[in-house]
Amino acid sequence: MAGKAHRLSAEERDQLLPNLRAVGWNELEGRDAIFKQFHFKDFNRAFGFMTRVALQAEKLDHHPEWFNVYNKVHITLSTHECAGLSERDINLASFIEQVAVTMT
Ligand SMILES: C[C@H](O)[C@H](O)[C@H]1CNC2=NC(N)=NC(=O)C2=N1
Repeated sequence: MAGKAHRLSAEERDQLLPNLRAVGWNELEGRDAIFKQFHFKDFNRAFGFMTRVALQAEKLDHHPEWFNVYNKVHITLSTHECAGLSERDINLASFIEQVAVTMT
């Protein structure tokens, strides 16, 4: 990952977050992070989704905080390096959306 992550400015948030809010991502209260819950047909779909996201996360060196039980996957994205939301979270969320549309 090139460069140091910086926390998104108010202007960057205004520009980048509406698209993600529109597809169900929300900002957490009390922490600078975004969150979304995904539901799949079954565990196979959920774990297939997680596998694809995991491989991309590894490639980006940017890892989600997530929880899975059966067909549910809850994802929190935040950048530990800058203790808040950075462009990396937006990029990973966008990738996650692309994967999810093919699997839900
Ligand atoms: C050493 C390694 O590059 C860092 O710990 C990476 C790994 N994955 C990461 N994931 C997230 N979400 N935030 C980070 O700051 C981060 N940093």
